[in-house]
Formats: sequence, C-alpha cells, structure tokens
Amino acid sequence: MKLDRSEITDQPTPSVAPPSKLSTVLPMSPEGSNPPSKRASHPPTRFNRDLSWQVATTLFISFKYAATGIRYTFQTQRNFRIHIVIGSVAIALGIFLQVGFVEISIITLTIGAVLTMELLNTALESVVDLTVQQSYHDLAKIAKDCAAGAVLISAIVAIAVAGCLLLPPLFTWVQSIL
Ligand SMILES: Nc1ncnc2c1ncn2[C@@H]1O[C@H](COP(=O)(O)OP(=O)(O)OP(=O)(O)O)[C@@H](O)[C@H]1O
Repeated sequence: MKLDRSEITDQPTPSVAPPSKLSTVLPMSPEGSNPPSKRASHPPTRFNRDLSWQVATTLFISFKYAATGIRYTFQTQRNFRIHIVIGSVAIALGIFLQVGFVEISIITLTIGAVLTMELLNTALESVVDLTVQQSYHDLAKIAKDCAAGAVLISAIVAIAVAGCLLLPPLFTWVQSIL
C-alpha cells in the first residue's frame, strides 16, 4: 500500500521547483525545463542544494524529516515491520540467553543494516516511480530488483549471524531445562 505524501506530513505536496531556482543550476532550453544538451556539464557542487525544494535549516528539523521517512517506511513497507519484529525477538533472545555484549552488538549491527537497506530500497523505489511513473522501463526494473536484492542479502546475512550466535546457547538452554 502506498500512502499519499500529504497523509504523512503536514507539509503541502510540492509540485516542482520554481523555474528560477532550477535555471540557476541547469541551463534551460527556451521551450521548457529540459537542458539543451544531454551532455550539459554538471553544475558546480556548491549549487547542488539549490535543486532541493526545501532544505532543513536546523539539526532538529533534519531529525524530524528522518523520523518522517522512517515512519513512512514503517507504515507502507510490510517487510520493514517484519524485520523490526524479527530483529527485536533476536535481540531479546540474546539478552535472555546472556550471550554477551559483543554478540548482542553484532546482532544489532546486522539488524540495523537490514533496516537501513529497507529504507534505501523505499527511497529508491520512490525515485524510480517519480521518474518513470506507471510506465515500464528496463532500467527501472534493474534499479528496483537490485535494491530488493540488497535487502535480501542483508537479511540472509543477519539471519546467518543471529543463527551462529544464538543457536548454540539456545540449544544449551533447552538441554538444561529438559
Ligand atoms: N516502472 C517499472 N518498470 C519495470 N519494472 C518495474 C517497474 N516498477 C516495478 N517493476 C518491477 O516490479 C517489481 C516490484 O515492484 P515494487 O515497486 O513493488 O518493488 P518491490 O521491491 O517489490 O516493493 P516492496 O519493497 O514494497 O515489496 C520490481 O522489483 C520490478 O521488477
């Protein structure tokens, strides 16, 4: 399920950056917003933020936008919620089994990597959809498939690491209560 952007933020849905802003960075063709040449040189780095519709002015506002992105991913991505549940269970199991701080840290790192990949996957999906909308494109497929593959690999690694660190003490504990 995809949420409309206006449902998760109090900001109005932006349309496009004002032409005057874009024109300071990209050379415009007289007819519209397309650069006159595909080989137009890239804008100087110091102008790059001018392309943004809005820039966070304070650290607190940056955190607020980051939280909005995490909330959006949580609300729209079932896999993200599954990863959080499984990750929480793994950390709780590690604490219960008293596997040690290093082991808990490693498990937490791998779970963090999976959640980070899921956030990046969601960001990339949004950019692809923004670019090609509902039309098919081979490059859109490659981008989405590769991002999904990155999530899958990180999840497999996290499961393998958690298995290596948690299963031996879990077997020991089960044997101790039998
Ligand atoms: N515009 C497109 N052009 C070509 N293929 C697309 C396009 N949009 C989606 N696809 C294909 O459909 C698949 C599913 O697309 P979707 O946007 O649901 O990504 P997803 O990674 O499966 O999503 P989620 O992470 O929400 O499960 C993509 O992996 C890709 O192969």
